[in-house]
Amino acid sequence: MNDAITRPLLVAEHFGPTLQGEGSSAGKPALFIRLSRCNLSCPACDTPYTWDWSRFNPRLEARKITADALHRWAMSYKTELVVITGGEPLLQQDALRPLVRSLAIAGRRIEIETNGTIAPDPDIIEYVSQFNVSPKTATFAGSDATRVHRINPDALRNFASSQKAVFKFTVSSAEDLDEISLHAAEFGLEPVWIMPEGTTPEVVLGRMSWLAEEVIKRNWNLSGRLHILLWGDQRGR
Ligand SMILES: Nc1nc2[nH]cc(C(=O)O)c2c(=O)[nH]1
Ligand code: SF4
Ligand SMILES: [Mg+2]
Repeated sequence: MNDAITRPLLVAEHFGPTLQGEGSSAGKPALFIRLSRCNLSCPACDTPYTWDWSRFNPRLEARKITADALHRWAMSYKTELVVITGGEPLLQQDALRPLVRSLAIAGRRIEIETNGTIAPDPDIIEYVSQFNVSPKTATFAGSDATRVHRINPDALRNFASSQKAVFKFTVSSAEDLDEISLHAAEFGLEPVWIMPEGTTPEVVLGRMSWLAEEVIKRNWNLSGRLHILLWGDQRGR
């Protein structure tokens, strides 16, 4: 076994099989590997236990697990789709590279959920099936994050040119939609998916109903949050 695959990743949780709840693969059975740490600090983040050490204890919320152990765990299921999320998983792309490669070679489909601020390297692009890139709007990222923090033009253009990216924006207010149009035009982001912010079925459905008309008008795509509709804000689903 080569060295690289024994290098540990900092993992918040790994779970499944469940269903991919978001974006263009929603409804597919999937395993999830959630990496710890994030480079943003969005007030409405639904996974603060990956980064907010004023509320969570990093010694309890993050464990070092080798790529080899994660590979063996994923291969113990016949589930084709493996979603790597966070936090921001590309903060650990050096340690992630051997895992993505070994799972892809074993026939698994890998999706990476990312906030789009860190450009993926060529090896990651080669072995990943799809990047679900979620750039953060001003409303979502909060006043601490300047545009410089949350929007990285080089990284976004890199994702757009990979031909493997789907751009999934989380929306809580109508103002977000104009900002999203500007980003999409400036960086060539396509396809655009719009997903309601919300961690209860009521909020998700309520926002989806007014978003639907706006999305149709702009020729975008609408995503639900299937796991929230089915199981609420339960961890590990
Ligand atoms: N079922 C399910 N689908 C998801 N899609 C993206 C998720 C995420 O937290 O990034 C997620 C999640 O946490 N659960
Ligand atoms: S980028 Fe994602 S994981 Fe990071 S703080 Fe924002 S919502 Fe949470
Ligand atoms: Mg989630």
